[in-house]
Order: sequence, then structure tokens, then C-alpha cells
Amino acid sequence: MSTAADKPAADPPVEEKGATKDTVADAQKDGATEFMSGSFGLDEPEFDVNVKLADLQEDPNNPLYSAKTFEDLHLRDEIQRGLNAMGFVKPSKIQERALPLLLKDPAQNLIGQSQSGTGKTAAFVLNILSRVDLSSPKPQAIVLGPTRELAKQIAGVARVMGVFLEEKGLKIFEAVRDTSTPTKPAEGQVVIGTPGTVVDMLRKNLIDKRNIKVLTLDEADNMLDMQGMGDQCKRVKNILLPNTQIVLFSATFPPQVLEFANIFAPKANSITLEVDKLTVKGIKQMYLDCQNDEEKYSALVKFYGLMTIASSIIFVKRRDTAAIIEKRMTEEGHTVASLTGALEGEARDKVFARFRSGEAKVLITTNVLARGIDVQTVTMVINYDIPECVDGTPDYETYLHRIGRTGRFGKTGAALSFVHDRKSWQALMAICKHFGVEPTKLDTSDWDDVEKLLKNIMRNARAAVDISDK
Ligand SMILES: Nc1ncnc2c1ncn2[C@@H]1O[C@H](COP(=O)(O)OP(=O)(O)OP(=O)(O)O)[C@@H](O)[C@H]1O
Repeated sequence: MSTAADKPAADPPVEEKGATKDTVADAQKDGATEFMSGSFGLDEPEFDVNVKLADLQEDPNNPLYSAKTFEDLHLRDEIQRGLNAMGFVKPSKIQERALPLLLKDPAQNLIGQSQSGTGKTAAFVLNILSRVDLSSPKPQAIVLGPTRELAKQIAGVARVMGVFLEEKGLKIFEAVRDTSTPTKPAEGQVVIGTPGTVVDMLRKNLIDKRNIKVLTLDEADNMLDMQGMGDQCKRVKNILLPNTQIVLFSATFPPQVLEFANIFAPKANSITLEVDKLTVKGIKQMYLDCQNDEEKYSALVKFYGLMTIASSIIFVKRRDTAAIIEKRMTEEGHTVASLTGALEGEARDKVFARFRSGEAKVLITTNVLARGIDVQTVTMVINYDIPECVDGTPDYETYLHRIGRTGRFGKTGAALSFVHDRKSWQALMAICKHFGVEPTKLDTSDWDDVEKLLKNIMRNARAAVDISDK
């Protein structure tokens, strides 16, 4: 467990021979992952995880199932060098518990849950990089994510972490659809993509299924729950060999999905969290009480007039709201990027790259980017519309994933939700009650007060980020 007291001295990330920032930067060409400050910023709260082993005879508290250091895992030398170059000093809680279970032979299934921004990607990527046989160029692992942005981000992490395995032949293949349907075979031991494209490629034998030994689903609850993707994920699994290691990760596993997850990944070891442990403590949660729907927009403009924020994401329910806000904020002189499902393929990549690079400081989006996206500079998330399920009930999970775009890996951030009527207020209160948080109320009738409060919060957030960057 990491506390402020046991943080390692703040050395800069290791730059060993041949493992310079440039080497890592080269592997980051798609801008998918950022050069990290290392694990020093990690200040995980004390919390208990529930570890359940498939073999009930075994003791989940056996030290063998916990790795306090990466060295404990005896990783391939090239992987350890990759971690050093990324500045990963020690495993996060989920990595500490999940990695020994993932890496154990013979391979076992795993269902892993931990809060947003706690390093789940590195956990499953490390497993894959440890398991691929580089003497063969054939696909050996598949990772599925719900969006092209997330799939590309994961591929970026795998490339950075595996940069020293490249000379041994490691290749990462992105299976996301561009303008045309795929016609060329997947080249690389690790295939990372969206479920539709991957099913398509498997069916057309563009992915050789015969050597696949690991199937990982990131944002697994989302992937298994949604009818379309759930079906596609099942198809992928059914095409693969029956002894494939199935790895499911997410910050949220609502009970009904967890049940299905246990069917999808039979006899899985599992690491789960109680619902009141799911919120990231470093995210200050607030809400802005607006008179009506129209006032939301003027409040948004006023808010951006008051604040200078490193980067922020505004989540809306509908594409047309995103378009309106984009237009009006641009007219106000803000550089914004708007990404919704209305955009496809490379056009989406371009918009997202503008945000990731910091050229656009504000991203307006719908739930498409609610999950997984890791942009370190995001200090504020705005829920312009409170997330709701198709039946109009509050969407707890999406709220958690949305606000988790900030406050990543021990950093602090703020989440501001707009409420404008009884329904939106009730929905937010239900969500906060569900996760056991008490949001701070900001009142638009006293902007001086709002400004003071926000500045204070953002100053604290910046200070915390500065410290963790040292
Ligand atoms: N051991 C580590 N030391 C330092 N930084 C780390 C470590 N593990 C992960 N990170 C960094 O933490 C950040 C968050 O990691 P990641 O994106 O994997 O979170 P996640 O748990 O998958 O979040 P989400 O639930 O939102 O998808 C990344 O920028 C990653 O580089």
C-alpha cells in the first residue's frame, strides 16, 4: 500500500543505456501515451480489495500473490527496461495483486477491478508481453476495447512498454477500421482493436486464430453489457481455442454484469472492490445549480471566463448539444475540439490528436470518450448533462468513468456537474449516494463565491500535480 510516507525519493525516471526519453518517444508516435512522471505521484488510499481465487484451497493472502516490486515478478529483462524507461518505479495496488495471478502458469482467467486511472492497462499489457513468443510473428494475443481511441491508446502503451522487445521482433497491430474494411492480414503478435473489426478479421482469416493464447477485454462491463458489443465479444471468444486465457478489466462491474463476466471467463481469479471504494479520492466533486436548461450554457461560458484550466472535457448527452457548444465556445475565442460518434475513422483521430497534444484545451464529447482515455493534463471534467441510461435512470457507471478522466494515478482533479431541474438534481444525488460521496454545491447566484471556491480547488489540483511531477 502506498502512502505519502513510503513514497520513494523523487528521482527522475531512469534513463538507462539505450533507454532514453527519445527511445520511448519514438514508440509513442501516435501520441497514445505520455512520458510518465513515474510512480512517485501515486498516492493510493488505503482500501481493501476482495481477492477470490478459483482454487478455493489456495490462500489469496499468500505473499506469492502479491508483488510489492516489479523485480518480484522476474519479468523479461526487456520489459523491465521498458518499465524503467517509462518511470514506473513500483506497481500500483491492482498491478501488485493482479500481476502474480496473471503471470502464473498454467495461465488462468482473471476478472480485475480497480478505480479509474490506477494502471489496469499496464497490468494486462505486461501479461501479454510476458506471454508472447517472439520467435513467431503470428498473432498470439487479442485486446478488445470499446472505441478506436482506446484501442489506439492501449496499442501505444504496449509499444512503449515493449520498445526493447521490438529488436526481438515484437509487433503490435491495431485492428480499428479506417475508411475501408480490412483486407490485409494482421501482422504482429499482439492485435489490439475494437470488437467489430476484430470479429470481421477473424472471420475472414485475416487474423490467424490458431496461436492466440490471451484474450483481454478492457472496459469489460461495457463490452459485455451492450448488446452489440457483447455479441461481438462472444463471437471473438467462440472463434478462439477453448484454453485461451480470458482477462477482463474495468473500474466498474455492476452485479448483473459480474455474473455474466464469470460465465465469459470461467473459473476466473477475481479482484473486486466494494462500491464505496470506487471513487477516486483525488477528484473533487461539485455541482452547479442552474435555474434552467438555458442558464447552463451561460454558466458554462462564465465558468470558462473565470478559470484557466490545463485541459478539460465537457460531457454532453447529444451530438447536437456538442455541436452547439462547440460553435458558441469557438465564437467566444476558445480553442475546442468536439468528438462524437458523428465523426468516423481518421477524422476522429485528427480531432482527438488536437486535444491530446494540448492544441485544443477543451474537448466536448458524448459518452464515446467516457471510458479509458488517459490524458494527464485533464484537470477538470464537466458533466454538462448528467449521464443517464436508455430508460432515463441515472447511469452510475458512466458518471464514474467520466469523472475518472481526471485525477489519474494519484493526481488530483475536479468534476463539475450541471443540474438544472428536479430530475437532473435527483439523478446526481442518486449517483453520489450510490458511491457514498457528498458533492459541493456551487450556486450561480453568487459567482464571486463560485470563483473563489473554484480557484482554490484548481490551485490545490495544480500544486498536487506539480509535486507529483517532481
Ligand atoms: N506502476 C506505475 N507507475 C507509474 N505510473 C503508472 C504505473 N501504472 C500505470 N501508470 C500510469 O497511470 C496512468 C493511468 O493508467 P491506466 O490508463 O492504465 O489506468 P486505468 O486503471 O486503465 O484507468 P481507466 O479505468 O480509466 O481505464 C497512465 O498514465 C499510466 O502510464
